[in-house]
Amino acid sequence: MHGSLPSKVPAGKQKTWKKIQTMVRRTLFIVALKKSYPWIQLSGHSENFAPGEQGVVLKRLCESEQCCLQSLMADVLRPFVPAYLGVLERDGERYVQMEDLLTNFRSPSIMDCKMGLRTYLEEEEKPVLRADLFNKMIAVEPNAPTPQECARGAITKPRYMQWREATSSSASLGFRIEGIKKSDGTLLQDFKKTKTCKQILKIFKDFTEEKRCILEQYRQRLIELRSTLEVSPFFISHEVIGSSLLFLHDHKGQAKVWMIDFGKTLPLPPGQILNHRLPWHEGNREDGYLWGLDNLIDIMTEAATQTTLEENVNSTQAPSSRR
Ligand SMILES: Nc1ncnc2c1ncn2[C@@H]1O[C@H](COP(=O)(O)OP(=O)(O)OP(=O)(O)O)[C@@H](O)[C@H]1O
Ligand SMILES: O=P(O)(O)O[C@@H]1[C@H](O)[C@H](O)[C@@H](OP(=O)(O)O)[C@H](OP(=O)(O)O)[C@H]1O
Repeated sequence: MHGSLPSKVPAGKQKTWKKIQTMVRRTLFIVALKKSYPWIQLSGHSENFAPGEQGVVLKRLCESEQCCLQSLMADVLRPFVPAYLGVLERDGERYVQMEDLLTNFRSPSIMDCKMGLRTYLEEEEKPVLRADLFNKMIAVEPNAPTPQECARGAITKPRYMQWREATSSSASLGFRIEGIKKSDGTLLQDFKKTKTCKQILKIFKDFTEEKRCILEQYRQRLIELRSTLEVSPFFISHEVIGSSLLFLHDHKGQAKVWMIDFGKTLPLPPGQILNHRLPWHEGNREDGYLWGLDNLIDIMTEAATQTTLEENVNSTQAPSSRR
């Protein structure tokens, strides 16, 4: 057999060699398994990412995101963000290297929720007319553009972003679902008109297959995140726009949530702080992040409660149905 020892080797040594062979085989098997998981991107710009080493995500370098990740490594929020692993230059392009959050999950179910009631920066308010955004708007809501916008066949980015916020749950609940990938491979990205608590509740229950332990872990993790955000020096001194919460669970029963995407997270001028729950008006830089998280926790709690009640009803009904 390939790799077996010559018969002249004494029996004791053969035993040790066999142990080593088994260990090497097991290690290779684990490495092979770990390498076999695919890169899954639920939202955002595909050109922003490049294949990285095992366990590492390469995202095109954006200085504000790099600064945030660096600062977050020294903040109380560190357990809630991917580890920052430095900068890599490849083929003339610079990338931020960060921990791949999928690494320790097997065939995970994934959900991306974009946080905040405002998803664009005030300084993005440039009067540039864009036909691509007009076309994306009419694909979802043909009657959304005004007659003037229809005549131009173009709209500005703030107009598009505000329409996106109002059409989805960003403006009314302070967060929106961007995408879901279920463990069976189903990819769901059609959430642009998902707006009400009732719709979101149903999606959360479907995403978790109404597993109480998964819903409960998500709820606990979100509550921990909220208490950490409330005392974080980083969070109080930054405007957090367009950042997402990435939800991951698998059949082993593990479920976790992380903060990702800090491309539009900016430090405030020295001495200025944000409340993160106040409404936004021009110039106050409020993002509604914590307000959105409060609403998200309420809906997750409702999903966990409903699932618990349904389980209780089913368990009390079971004996009579057997009769
Ligand atoms: N550290 C990570 N580990 C695993 N998956 C990740 C990680 N970072 C990002 N992703 C995946 O990539 C997707 C897009 O990430 P991200 O929001 O950072 O991209 P983006 O191009 O900046 O998005 P946007 O255009 O909304 O600003 C996420 O929804 C997630 O599926
Ligand atoms: O979700 P949609 O409807 O596809 O809309 C996009 C989404 O809001 C992205 O967050 C935004 O990129 P940024 O977060 O980087 O601003 C992008 O702007 P863009 O077209 O200027 O890239 C929008 O087109």
